[in-house]
Amino acid sequence: MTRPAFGARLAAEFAAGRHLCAGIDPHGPLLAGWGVADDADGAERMGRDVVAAAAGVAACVKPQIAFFERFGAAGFAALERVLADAREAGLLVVADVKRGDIGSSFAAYADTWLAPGSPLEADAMTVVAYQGFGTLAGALERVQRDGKGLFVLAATSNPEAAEVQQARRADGRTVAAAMVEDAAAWNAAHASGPVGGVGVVLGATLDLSAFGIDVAVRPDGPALPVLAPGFGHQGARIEDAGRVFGGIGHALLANESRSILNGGPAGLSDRIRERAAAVRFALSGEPA
Ligand SMILES: O=C(O)c1cc(=O)[nH]c(=O)n1[C@@H]1O[C@H](COP(=O)(O)O)[C@@H](O)[C@H]1O
Repeated sequence: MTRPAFGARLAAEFAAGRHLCAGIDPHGPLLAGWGVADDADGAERMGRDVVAAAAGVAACVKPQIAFFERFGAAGFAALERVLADAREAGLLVVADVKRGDIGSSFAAYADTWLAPGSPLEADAMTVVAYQGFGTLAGALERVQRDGKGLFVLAATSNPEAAEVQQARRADGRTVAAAMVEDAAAWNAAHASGPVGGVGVVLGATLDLSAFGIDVAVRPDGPALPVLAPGFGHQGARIEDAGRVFGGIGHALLANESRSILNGGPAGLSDRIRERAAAVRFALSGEPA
């Protein structure tokens, strides 16, 4: 491994006061506002503009793969160029791919998104562990061996999530709380630095206590990275990030996508700077 591990790189971002994750979600209507076609070239333009504006300001970018995948091979080629730009800019990339499968197939997804030298290599990926936390083994190996990162869906921001994620397992834990505890336990057993390589996704729109997650309780061991979408367009206010995430908020990546992208390339840098300063202030009380 030539680069510091994902957890160490995240720790450096947090130490520099960077907690914003700028989403790259090339929705058709947003591309119209960009003055480009709803095609792979348009998605690439938006992605590369976001990378340029986010470098040194946001902690990471999060391309949502579905918006590239819909253009087939051309979409993947476009995404490869966006990823290359981000690497060059030194920006962390969370590939929002939400992959999950039986372990043997899941390992191939981990190879795609996390293997060093893969055309689609990112620093971290979003994963789904509803087939059992153990199915993530192939990716957990990449976290340990290659210094990559994972974000396991735990309590997602969409209103339909409650029926599954608030359900109680045979061991009495909610599905969401078990994802958080399993991720924290993995970090406690394997991580060497102050921030673990395995994080969770917790929607910013939620009352996390309804999912059995007590944000006042800091998990033992290395900090648990939390990727929090739901700010901006979905209604959560980034200014409330400290209150919503409490004791687990110190390793927070606050994501906004449409609220940053809406408005096109004009003013993009200002919007990213403004959101980055807002989340920094919300979490630390320190102005940018
Ligand atoms: O894993 C995610 O990123 C994710 C999890 C979740 O619970 N909710 C959620 O909105 N997301 C993603 O976060 C982004 C939110 O976009 P905006 O609502 O436009 O800010 C989208 O790319 C979603 O796919």
